Amino acid sequence: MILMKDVHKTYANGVVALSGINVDIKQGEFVYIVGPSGAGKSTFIRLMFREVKPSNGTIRINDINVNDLKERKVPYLRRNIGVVYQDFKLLPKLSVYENVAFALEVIEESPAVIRKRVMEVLDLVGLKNKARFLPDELSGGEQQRVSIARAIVNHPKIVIADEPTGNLDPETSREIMKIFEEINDRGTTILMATHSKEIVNTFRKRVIAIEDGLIVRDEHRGDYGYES
Ligand SMILES: Nc1ncnc2c1ncn2[C@@H]1O[C@H](COP(=O)(O)OP(=O)(O)OP(=O)(O)O)[C@@H](O)[C@H]1O
Repeated sequence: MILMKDVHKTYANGVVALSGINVDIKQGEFVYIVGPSGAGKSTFIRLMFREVKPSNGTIRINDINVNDLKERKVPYLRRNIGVVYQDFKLLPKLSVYENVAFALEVIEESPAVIRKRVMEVLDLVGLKNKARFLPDELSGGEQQRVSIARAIVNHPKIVIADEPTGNLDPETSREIMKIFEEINDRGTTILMATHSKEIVNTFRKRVIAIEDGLIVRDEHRGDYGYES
């Protein structure tokens, strides 16, 4: 489902972020991406939804060859991938409901489908009763739940999360992890870059460690492997 062969990435300023990545991730896996700051984790996950283009190598997501994808086809790739960020990236003037609905409005779903799907995902993340709230009326954990709801409302096959618990306290982080596990249990592939030793060692999954642009470890039910 996600296949990378000998992928390199050198940014325009000459920084080598990835220098020969080979990976095969199957549908339904839950994978942590760990490693020191600047190791290339964000670059690695951004390659998958073409926020970053590889300098060399092959990337395939399902049947899509990400390298050769024409710019106008990139939105089709992104429909298969939900993205969750550390800082939530919610639209501040839109309600919880509207933030989640927006993802379906841009692909012109019918109002009836939008209403049904939005309420379903808000129920899944436990925020049905706060549908009319604005983002700044919510706690950090609740805001992250909204951004997860937005990421999955289109039923993507893959959810990519870049440090999703980075701004949350340990208890809230565990609650967010349980939501990710529930999404994974429904068959969605999850890729999560994280610096959280506690999360990785508590919720055991496949661990891919990146250092200096290379995969140095790839273990099923692995541990965090760094001090903090
Ligand atoms: N847009 C960019 N232009 C130039 N260099 C970049 C760009 N984005 C990242 N880099 C560099 O590429 C390297 C890898 O960065 P990346 O963000 O992938 O690391 P990371 O492992 O996600 O780090 P962190 O854990 O701190 O988020 C770093 O040296 C970084 O400075």
